[in-house]
This record gives sequence, C-alpha cells and structure tokens, in this order.
Amino acid sequence: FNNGTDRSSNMKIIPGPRPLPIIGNLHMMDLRKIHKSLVEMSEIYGPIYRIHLGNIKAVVLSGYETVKDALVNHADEFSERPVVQIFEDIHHGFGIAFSRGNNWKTMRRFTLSTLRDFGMGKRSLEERIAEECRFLIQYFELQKGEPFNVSLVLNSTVTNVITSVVFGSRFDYDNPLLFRLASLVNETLKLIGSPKTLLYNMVPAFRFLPGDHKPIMKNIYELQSFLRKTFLDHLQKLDRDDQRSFTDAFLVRQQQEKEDPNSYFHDNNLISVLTTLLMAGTETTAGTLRWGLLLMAVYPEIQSKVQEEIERVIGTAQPRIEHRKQMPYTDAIIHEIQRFANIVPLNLPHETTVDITFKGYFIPKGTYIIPLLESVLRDKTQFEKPNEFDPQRFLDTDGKFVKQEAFMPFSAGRRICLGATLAKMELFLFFVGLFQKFTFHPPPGVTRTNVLPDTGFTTPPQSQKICAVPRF
Ligand code: HEM
Repeated sequence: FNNGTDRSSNMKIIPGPRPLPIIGNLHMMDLRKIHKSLVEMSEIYGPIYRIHLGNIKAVVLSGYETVKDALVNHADEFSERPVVQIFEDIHHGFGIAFSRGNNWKTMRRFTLSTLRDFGMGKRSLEERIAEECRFLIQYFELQKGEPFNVSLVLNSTVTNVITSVVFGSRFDYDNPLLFRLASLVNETLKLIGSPKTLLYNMVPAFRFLPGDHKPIMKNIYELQSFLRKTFLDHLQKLDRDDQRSFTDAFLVRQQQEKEDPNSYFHDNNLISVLTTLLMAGTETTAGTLRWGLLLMAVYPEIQSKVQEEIERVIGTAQPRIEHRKQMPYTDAIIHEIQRFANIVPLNLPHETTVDITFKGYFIPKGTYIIPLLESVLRDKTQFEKPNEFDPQRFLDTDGKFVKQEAFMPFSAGRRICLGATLAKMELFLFFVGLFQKFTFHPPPGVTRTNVLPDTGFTTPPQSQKICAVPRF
C-alpha cells in the first residue's frame, strides 16, 4: 500500500523499515516475541508504521493514544478481521473471532445476547462460577500445602465454566475428557503462537514444509468431533420451552430459521462459535489466574493486604460480584495483574473496512492492522515504570479505586473481547474465593525474578509450581 507514493501532496507516507523479497522484515524480528520487536520498532518509526511480515503488509498502531483513536474514535473503519491462514483452516470464515461482515455481526450479536440472558436466568453465570470455585478449592485442599502445578487444574476449571455456559453441564475433575479438552486447547494455542505457524501464516510458500499447522489441525479435528457429538446429543433432547445452554438457544434458532436459505444459524457456525468460546475463553482467563497466584506468592505483603480486605468485607461468606465495589484494594490488584500479565500482547489483527485518512496517513481499505496491546498496557506516558508490578497505580491517596483509560487488556471498539464481562466475573470470584481460603507461597528457589512470561499466542507465566497453604 501507499506504493511508495503519497495520494495527495499533503498526505504523509507511512514510515517503516525496508523489506526484503519474500520474507519482508521477518529477519528483523524475534519470532518468539514478535510483540517486543514491534514495540522496539515503534521507538524508531513512531506510533504508526508499516511492516512486511512475509507476504502480509501490515500497519502497526502503537501506544494508547493511537490504538484508542483507531479502535474507539474510528471504530467502524477499523472493525474488520483479516484472513489469517491458520484460523481460516480452523473456522473457514464461520463463527465470531475470525469471521467477517454479516456473518460476524449476526454471530456476535446472538452470542452476546444469549450469554447476557443466561446471566439473568435461573442459574446465573455468577452461580456457575461460584460452584466451580468450590470444586477448585477442594482440589487445592487435597494438595496439603505441597508444591503442585496449577496449570492443568486451572485450565480445566475455566473449561468447565465455558462448558457449563455452552452445554449446561460441567465435568468432574476425574473425568479424563475434561483434562483432554483442557490440554487440547492449551497445546493448540501454544502451537498457533509458534514461530512455525507465524511463518505458515505469513509466507504461503512455507506451507509445504512440515510445520505446526498439521498437529494443530489434528487437535482441532479431535476437539470439533467432541463438540459435534455433544451438540447432536443436545439436538435429540431439545426442548424449546426449557433452554438450558447456549447450544440449546442456537439449535432453537436454527429450527426457527430452517426454511431460510440465507440463515446464519447452521452447523458450521455453531461448531465454529463453540470452538472459539473454548479457545478464546480458557487459556486467557486461566493464564491470568496463574499470573495472579504467582504474583501474590512472590509479593506476600500485597497478598496479606488483599486477605485483610476480604476478611473485612466478606468474612467467611460466599464471595459475590456485588462485594467488588466495597473492595478497592482487591479491584486494583486484579487490574494490575491483568495489565502486568498482558495476556494477548499482539492483540488480534484488525482490517480496515474502507479507505481512511488516519492522523494524516492514507490507509487503504483491506489493510492488515496490528493494534499492539503490549504498547498500550506498557505505555510509559500512561503508566509510570510500566514494567513493574505496582497495584498502587490503580488507587488514589485515600485508597479509592482509580480507573486508568489505558487499561485495555480486552482491546476496545467493535471487536472488543466478547467474553470480557464473563472473564472479569471469573477473575474476581476465583481470586477472592482462593485468597479467602489459602495463602500462596512460591516453591523453594522461585522469586520475583523468575516469574516470567511464556511465549505463544497468549503469554501465561512460564510453568511454575506453587504451594497453597490452607488459612484455617
Ligand atoms: C482475561 C481474559 C481474556 C482476555 C484478556 C481476552 C482478550 C481478548 C482480546 C485482546 C481480544 C481481541 C479483541 C480485538 O480484536 O480487538 C479478544 C477477542 C475475543 N474474545 Fe477474549 N479475552 C479474555 C477472555 C475471553 C472469554 C472468557 C471469552 C468467551 C467466553 C472470550 C471470547 C472472545 C471472542 C469470541 C473474541 C472475538 C471477538 C470478535 O472478533 O468480535 N474472551 N479477547
């Protein structure tokens, strides 16, 4: 784009490094930490620059002010999703996260309103999460304060919240299917974020090399076979007057529209939405929870202040979302954990829906846009010493919670995370539920300096064991 020329004499040319044939600027990047390389380049080229990632010609938006201006003030113009090869293989353009145009609008609207209805239904989201938290606490108690790996159990717990919403049921922890589902999602997301998959997405010629896309599709096949079998079971028992899950609501709508050849309510969209909710809804939330437990373990003075607030406001009662407004300290901690965890540092890519002049630069319709969240959550102009973990930045001198505009872990605008409300409920109820019952300690040898991010599409902390010591 820009073709090296400007479209009018007063239009600025988007700066950027000179690309090489085929690989573009890939030789300048650390493929394991692309978000870091992109932030470093913004220090040279500024908040808007172009980059060639293999055959993808992208525009990077960096820093809170620029990302917000694009996604919020020009929400429509920046709201499309580009075609990304691996997600095209998985979803074929159906579902929500990687679908486009009217398919995306219809699926997003339906999913949001259905999740909201369940929130108000007989078994609210809050109750489903609270129930899951009780099982998690039992599991932690069984560890008797010894170091154990929390990854799989947290992933399984969060998977259960999603299956409870989408299918109306949870799995017991000793059901091998639950651990299989949780590890399938975990492994697949790791592979999706691998350098080999990045190359697969960026340079079509590398498709024929043995990459990670083959094991990814094998996992997706297994995952989707399970989802298909489960929704067919639901179809057999479907009672339109007693809808108990997202799947029931979708199937009822499918039957209502079955005469309409243009209906979006078909099996491909259902499978794709279910796959997305599982993939987008588990690793992100479970990864943030793991960050939280580890950070509290290595910042014991902060952990004990959270526990004091829990004791004062909730005591031994069941934690409820409504407690949150009386708990500014806990609220600040959870915000800082999310900011620091920076779990989707690259964000998902966007695409322009029209030709647009943005901050004096011409960006054509169909341009691949990277609204870099790493550059927002660690923006020096918004957060003092952004690489430090410091919950005080979300508190004023009277200890009241202070909102920070650049707190954007769920992104912003039309494509803002569809599960943000659910994720916030989960983070609050799980954290408070766990800190009410346990004090977390690092295992021997683990200190602040070795609580580091993993690499991948999402950035959970590198696997560390943890000790959960019962408080009473
Ligand atoms: C801490 C937890 C989570 C974080 C940090 C997070 C973050 C994000 C981010 C950064 C995006 C990309 C937004 C954009 O394109 O601008 C996204 C999209 C999405 N997320 Fe989340 N997410 C979380 C949890 C969840 C949960 C629990 C669900 C589902 C139940 C979910 C479902 C989705 C979906 C469906 C999209 C695609 C939205 C669209 O394209 O319209 N996420 N999320």
